[in-house]
Amino acid sequence: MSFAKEPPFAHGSISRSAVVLVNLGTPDAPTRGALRRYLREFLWDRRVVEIPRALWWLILHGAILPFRSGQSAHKYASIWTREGSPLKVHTQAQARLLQEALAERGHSELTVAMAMRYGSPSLPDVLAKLKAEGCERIAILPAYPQYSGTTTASIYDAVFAHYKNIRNVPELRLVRNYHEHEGYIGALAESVEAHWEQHGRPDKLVMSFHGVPKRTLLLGDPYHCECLKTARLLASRLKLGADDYVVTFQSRFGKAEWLQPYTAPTVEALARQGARRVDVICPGFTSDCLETLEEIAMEVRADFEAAGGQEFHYIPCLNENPAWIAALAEIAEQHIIGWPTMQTAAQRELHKKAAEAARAAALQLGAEA
Ligand SMILES: C=CC1=C(C)c2cc3[nH]c(cc4nc(cc5[nH]c(cc1n2)c(C)c5CCC(=O)O)C(CCC(=O)O)=C4C)c(C)c3C=C
Ligand SMILES: [Fe+2]
Ligand SMILES: [Fe+2]
Repeated sequence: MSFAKEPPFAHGSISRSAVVLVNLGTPDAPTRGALRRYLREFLWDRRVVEIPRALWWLILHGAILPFRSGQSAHKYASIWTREGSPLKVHTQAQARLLQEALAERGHSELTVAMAMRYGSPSLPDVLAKLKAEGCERIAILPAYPQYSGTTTASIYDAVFAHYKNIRNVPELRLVRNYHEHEGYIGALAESVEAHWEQHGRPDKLVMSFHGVPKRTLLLGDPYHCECLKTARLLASRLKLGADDYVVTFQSRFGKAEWLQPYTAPTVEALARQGARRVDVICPGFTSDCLETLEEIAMEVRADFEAAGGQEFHYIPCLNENPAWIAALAEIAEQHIIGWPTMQTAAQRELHKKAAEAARAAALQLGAEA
């Protein structure tokens, strides 16, 4: 095995720092072919499906991909926007706003990029581009507030796999979780309060998190615990009593038992028990996506109404919410401590002089014209 070709080493070259916001990934188009490619990469990850490889290959290629690709493409088509998949559109906007927020905090010499664990822009492509731009310090910021081996650690795997073939590896920092970060909890609480100010309060607030197989909890994955902690902190910020809210898990995949209680049956039971209105928020998703816009805001809404419920409110994800962008900037800042991301006074003076000279030259040109 040989290592990837390095740019020639040059003394005195400027080294930059970067933050990479990494989300799960999404298909390139709401079509069967694009879904097949996306699901094949996603579901072949041994962090995501822990079944012996040979057996899983047969199930994946024989039963899952041929059927699920078409079904999922149809679901994606129902949420697709002119700009593309909501997950990607929001993650791109968050990265741009995060760059601006960090620059406002003085980190003008910091690059913020966005990458996807599955699909595009791929993590290896983004890391290679940052290297070409001279980034020697990289902080990986997963878009998941709660750590799970199935998601966060899978991003770490992809980062390590990429650098395995690189000779000159940058300094790396990995964000693990921020499920109890004050800024994150505060942004969630603000968005619920804003919704309630406009629409009044529900009989029950449902906090729905993406599920994982129950087995992963029993084998030591802290995800379940971190979801419950987020829910407790959010409930406490909203001053909710134990009867005012319920924590549920959605998006079950396959036949095994996943974390319980499941979202859809819980919401149906609430309607049957006489709840007139439920509000659902998905605090584990930082961007709206298929699992929130289709599964919750369409499917679960229909289940609630079919069971006799009157009013179903879906409270959107944090997306580009300014309080959330400020929280992201704080989280990033806590992980780039000590890195030279700000201009020194001498550099600032140099830039100021260059800008003044450019302005004077433009004025001179204008006067001569
Ligand atoms: C928020 C954290 C997530 C965890 C934990 C997670 C675990 C997990 N997911 C699957 C299977 C699927 N998930 C799918 C979509 C999807 N999952 C997350 C997030 C988490 N998944 C998001 C944000 C999305 C939406 C992506 C988008 O493009 O909008 C899908 C694909 C959609 C479909 O075909 O239904 C699958 C499949 C497993 C097996 C798992 C843990 C073991
Ligand atoms: Fe998922
Ligand atoms: Fe789903």
